[in-house]
Amino acid sequence: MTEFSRPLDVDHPRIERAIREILLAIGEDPDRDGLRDTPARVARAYAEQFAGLGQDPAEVLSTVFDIDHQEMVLVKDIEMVSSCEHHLVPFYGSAHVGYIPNEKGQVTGLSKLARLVDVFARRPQVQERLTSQIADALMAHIQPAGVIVVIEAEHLCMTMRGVRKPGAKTVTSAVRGSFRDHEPTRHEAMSLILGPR
Ligand SMILES: Nc1nc2c(ncn2[C@@H]2O[C@H](COP(=O)(O)OP(=O)(O)OP(=O)(O)O)[C@@H](O)[C@H]2O)c(=O)[nH]1
Ligand SMILES: [Zn+2]
Repeated sequence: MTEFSRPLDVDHPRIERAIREILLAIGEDPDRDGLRDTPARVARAYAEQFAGLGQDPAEVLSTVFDIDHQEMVLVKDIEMVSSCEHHLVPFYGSAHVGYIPNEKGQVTGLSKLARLVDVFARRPQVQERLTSQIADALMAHIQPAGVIVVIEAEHLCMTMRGVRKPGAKTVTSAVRGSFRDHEPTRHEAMSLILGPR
């Protein structure tokens, strides 16, 4: 198990008590066969789902190499699952993360961009903050000339309850540095990310 797949050190008994209370509150019998182990399962699930709370983006981005490449690097279609902090149900979709290395040509490992998405996705989140946290962490830790992050996601809180609109996609973007200041650069990235639609 690598450092970044390690579950969060949560208070298991406390989550178990709370889940048992929720089951009682909805009129269920927490002692029936199918539910008896549910509080413990949920505690383990939360330890995974919120593992990002115990992870440091600086560590993910500590791999930096110098390959003298100063053009755009883009990893698109990174599958991501996060948890809506309002309803504690998932929102899920794709993240696209691009950057232009600084004048020293410093890049990070491609997988680190996907790991960075997970560090912030595996926390109670809203999509806008998730998007900007990824962008800001890249700016802070690899000092690139610019960063673009686009996330497209479906929110189960809009599908299984509430407004009940399955299929509605929320698209958020965060641009920093040259992607913010130079429209053609941003446009090039957006067309690579979204493709012809
Ligand atoms: N901006 C933003 N809103 C979100 C996100 N995830 C969920 N929401 C919204 O958070 C809002 C919470 O609204 P409230 O009126 O406080 O809660 P609610 O009564 O459960 O709202 P409904 O979902 O409309 O039933 C809802 O409109 C959700 O769609 C997100 O990532 N970003
Ligand atoms: Zn929600």
